[in-house]
Amino acid sequence: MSDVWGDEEDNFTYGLDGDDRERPTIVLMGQKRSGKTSIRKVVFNKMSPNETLFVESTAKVTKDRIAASFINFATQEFPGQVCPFEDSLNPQTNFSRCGALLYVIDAQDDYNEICAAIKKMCDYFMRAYNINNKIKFEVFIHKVDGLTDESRAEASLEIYNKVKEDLADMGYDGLLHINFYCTSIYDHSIFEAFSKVVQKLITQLGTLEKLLDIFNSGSNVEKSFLFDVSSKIYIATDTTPVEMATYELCCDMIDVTIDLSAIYGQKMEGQRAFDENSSAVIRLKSDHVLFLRQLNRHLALVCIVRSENFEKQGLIDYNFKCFKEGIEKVFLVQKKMQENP
Ligand SMILES: Nc1nc2c(ncn2[C@@H]2O[C@H](COP(=O)(O)OP(=O)(O)OP(=O)(O)O)[C@@H](O)[C@H]2O)c(=O)[nH]1
Repeated sequence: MSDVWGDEEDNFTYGLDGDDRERPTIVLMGQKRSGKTSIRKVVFNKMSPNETLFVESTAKVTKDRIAASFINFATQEFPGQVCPFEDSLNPQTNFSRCGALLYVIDAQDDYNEICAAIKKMCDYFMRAYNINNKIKFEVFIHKVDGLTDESRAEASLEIYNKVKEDLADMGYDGLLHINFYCTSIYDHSIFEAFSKVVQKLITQLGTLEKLLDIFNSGSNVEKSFLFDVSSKIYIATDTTPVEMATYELCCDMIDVTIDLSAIYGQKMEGQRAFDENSSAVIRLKSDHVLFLRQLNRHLALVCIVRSENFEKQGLIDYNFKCFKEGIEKVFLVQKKMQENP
């Protein structure tokens, strides 16, 4: 994680809290060299994509806590050569606390390899479903940077049909709901896809989306994202469709703001240059304004608005204050419900 937050676990006033027993895990599986470790490192450890070329093959099951982040999850990676359902690996425990099972398929592999991966995946999905039918099943059709737009669409369709066929053969078609994403660590698609995976594990998602909708309509904002700043995963957005270009702009804004704060920010004794009171505004050539406001140490609201609608700063400030209070209440209610079920 970036050192603007430090690596230590801290007590933030609200968030996706939970002790070790109840923290959900995102399980990563896939054939050897499909890209599991690279995905973890790029999304959660800020490794640059090129550095993943030197990542060594994972030899054993690796569990990682996502610290210094709003997302209080753990990831568990099973190396390609290990069967996650071996008795010695305690599959019952692992899959009962699994929130999402993410299977990575290397789209650059040859057809036979992909078919073998799908066969294995359907078998694993079926076994995991029999342990815990609440698991969200996700497939990353990965390394699509090496494919043209046309072959990307073709490969996705082929994989989708093959999965359906294999599940039907096992009698599980229609029982398992599987989501497919085309991903690459060389662009923002991996962050977008991971955002969608994480969002499904956030029980308050519907309320967060409504709050963002209300904020947008009150402030004439076109699009807004609620970001976990350290991972650049957006934990919610308003209900209008997400355009990749807008999401990329917002991600870039976070990077620019953090970098500028780290270089030029004024650091008081014991404080960070980038903290829960940080904010930033960037005016774009396209007559739009990007603005960022921190909600707490980990969460930031990033919005895009037309320049003419950014004139009433007082209105935006007031709406942001109400929005922030709303978000706090949502998580405090959840916390109270957990404490007094
Ligand atoms: N072109 C491309 N290469 C990628 C991408 N993601 C990962 N790779 C490369 O794929 C190779 C294998 O990645 P790993 O992350 O080690 O794969 P793994 O699934 O963890 O492999 P095991 O630990 O052996 O199970 C590395 O050389 C990465 O640089 C991607 O999105 N595009």
